[in-house]
Parts: sequence; structure tokens; C-alpha cells
Amino acid sequence: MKIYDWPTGPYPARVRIALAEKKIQSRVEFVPVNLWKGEHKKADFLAKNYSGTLPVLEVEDGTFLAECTAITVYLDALEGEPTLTGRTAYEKGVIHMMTKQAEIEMLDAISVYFHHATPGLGPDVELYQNREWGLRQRDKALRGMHYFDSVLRKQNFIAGEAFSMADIAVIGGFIFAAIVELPIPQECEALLAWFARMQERPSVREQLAIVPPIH
Ligand SMILES: N[C@@H](CCC(=O)N[C@@H](CS)C(=O)NCC(=O)O)C(=O)O
Repeated sequence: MKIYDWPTGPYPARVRIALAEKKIQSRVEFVPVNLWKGEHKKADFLAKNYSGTLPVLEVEDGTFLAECTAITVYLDALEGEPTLTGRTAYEKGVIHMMTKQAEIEMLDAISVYFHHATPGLGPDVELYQNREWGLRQRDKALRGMHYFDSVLRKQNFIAGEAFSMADIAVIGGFIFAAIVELPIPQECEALLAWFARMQERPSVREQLAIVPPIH
């Protein structure tokens, strides 16, 4: 398998953490696509993923899977423990819901802030920016952090009582927050304590070692 990615990107980090959890990194060849040079918007990459985003998984038969959630579901079905996407119908549903909420309420919101209210990937890539929209999304992400804090006051992991793809999605949010220098509010004590626990996992520690420090 090949994974087209940019090693320090917050979304590719989700797939890298999933691979490390499943201990199947050796089955993958990583192919860097330079975001800062806009390589992800060039025709040959768009033929792999219409959305022009990373990561993209190329499976053995040469077909492509985009979207972190879809890629993680695929990898999880291959082999190995732990199970990241749930075993029972209910677990699968909750993990999917919380992963989607992690994207909508935190990770994607920070991404919009980055692309619209900061220099983002630079003028050659950021062809349209709307600062007001970006700032609104930053505030949405801050509200999202409080939401996940309230979730973690009642349970140990984002989707219940076991580590899952949903935890990885919120970790992606922490990584993106560090890149845009958006501090996690100190009053989000349960969220910060959860993140400290997440860093005890080798998969997470390994990924955090290559991204900006998280405060
Ligand atoms: N919904 C996508 C989002 C992926 C995404 O936004 N990836 C970033 C890399 S960290 C990207 O490609 N950004 C480039 C851009 O939006 O121009 C997913 O879950 O895979």
C-alpha cells in the first residue's frame, strides 16, 4: 500500500497514528506530497483525490481511498489490535458519530481558521480567503474543545470507555491547534487530562515528536 501524505500534517497524523496502533506501518510506503508547494492541487494528484487533500491511500490493486475516516475504517479491517472503529453495531455508530463531531466541531473548524484567517499555505495555494469566516471557525473550535471537555468529564475516551478512531480525530485537532498556536483553554481540565493520557501511547508520542510542541 502507499499513503500520499505530508508527515507533519494534522490529518495525515490521524492515519499515521492508526497505522502505529495496528502495528502495520511496515506494509505502507509513504509518498510525500508537498502542501506548501501546492502539489495537492495539481492534476495528477487531483486524479487520485478530487478534493485535493491529504492523506490518500493507494491500495494494492491501484485504487485510491481518500478521507481519514474511510482510510482508518479500511486499515482497521485488515488485521491487528486494537480495534479502532468498534465491534458492535452500537460501538461502530458512536465512534463514527464522535469522529464526525471531532471533525466538524474542532479539526475542520481549525482548518478553516488556518486557511482563511492566517497566511495558511501561502498566496500561491490560498487563492480565496475570508478572514471573518476563519475567525468564526476559530471560535467554533474553541466551543468544540469545551464540548469534548464535557464529554470527557463523564467518560474516559471520546467515544466511551475504549480508545478509538474518535480519540485519534481529536488528537488531530490538538496537532492543528498547535500549528495555528491556538491554546487549549486551561479550564478544559478533563480534555487536557485525557490528552496527557493519550501521550502515554507510543503511537501518539511518535507522531507528536515530529509536530510543533503542544501547550
Ligand atoms: N476531510 C479530509 C480533510 C483532509 C485535509 O484537509 N488535509 C489537509 C492536510 S493536513 C490538506 O490536504 N490541506 C490542504 C488544503 O486544504 O489545501 C480528511 O479527513 O482526510
